[in-house]
Amino acid sequence: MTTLLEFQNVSYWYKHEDKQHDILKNISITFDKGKFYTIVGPSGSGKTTFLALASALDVPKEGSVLYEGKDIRKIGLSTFRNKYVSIVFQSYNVLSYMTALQNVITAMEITKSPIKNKKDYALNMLQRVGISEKQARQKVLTLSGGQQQRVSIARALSCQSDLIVADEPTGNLDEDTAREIVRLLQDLASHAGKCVLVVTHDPSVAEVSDQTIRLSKGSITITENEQIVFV
Ligand SMILES: Nc1ncnc2c1ncn2[C@@H]1O[C@H](COP(=O)(O)OP(=O)(O)OP(=O)(O)O)[C@@H](O)[C@H]1O
Repeated sequence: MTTLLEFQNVSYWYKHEDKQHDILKNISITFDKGKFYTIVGPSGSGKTTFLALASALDVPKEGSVLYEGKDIRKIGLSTFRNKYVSIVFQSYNVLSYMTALQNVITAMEITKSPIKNKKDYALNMLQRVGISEKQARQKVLTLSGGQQQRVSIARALSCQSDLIVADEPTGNLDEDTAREIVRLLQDLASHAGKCVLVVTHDPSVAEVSDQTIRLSKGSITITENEQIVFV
């Protein structure tokens, strides 16, 4: 396995009324290509903060996040976000003035996808996450929150980046679509060789990942999971 992303002695805290609240304390961990990771923990334990650091939406207060051995601050945070990582955060980065289809195609173009017929590929991906062709041709703004979430998932699934991070990607989806999304995420890791990091509250999603990282009081515990295929 090749290490794609590495947290090296990462600490993060917030200051409130001059008091420091530690969220992550001196965390070191590596993430490999071809693996599906879930991040779990109680509310407020720092899961979203963890993903924000992994996707260069924020930087550690101490320590470093390395991508292919290089500090992401050196790569440049916006370059990193545009080229190297696909982010599925609720309502993050869906371009509301474009149609769902244009959103997916644009992401494929930005990440230099070699796929020739981008339109058909994008439509197929949108269909797999439950967006019909008619909805795909609507402006994203006219879709519901859950549908916008699906568009951002289809976008992440279609682009070329090796790293995919998602915050509760199945949170507000119906059971069947949620299942399909988890299957796609599993597939992206095991077949397409991507490194997939997902925050979830759902134990059935954590169960089918390769490794679960549990956050608690600033520290992490890592569990290797049995290989279960989500059906
Ligand atoms: N900008 C901020 N300023 C101050 N405190 C913050 C800020 N953002 C988050 N926090 C605090 O940091 C802690 C960790 O937040 P985070 O959102 O990472 O947790 P989480 O595990 O994702 O929680 P949840 O499961 O509820 O989404 C929480 O106590 C939160 O209140």
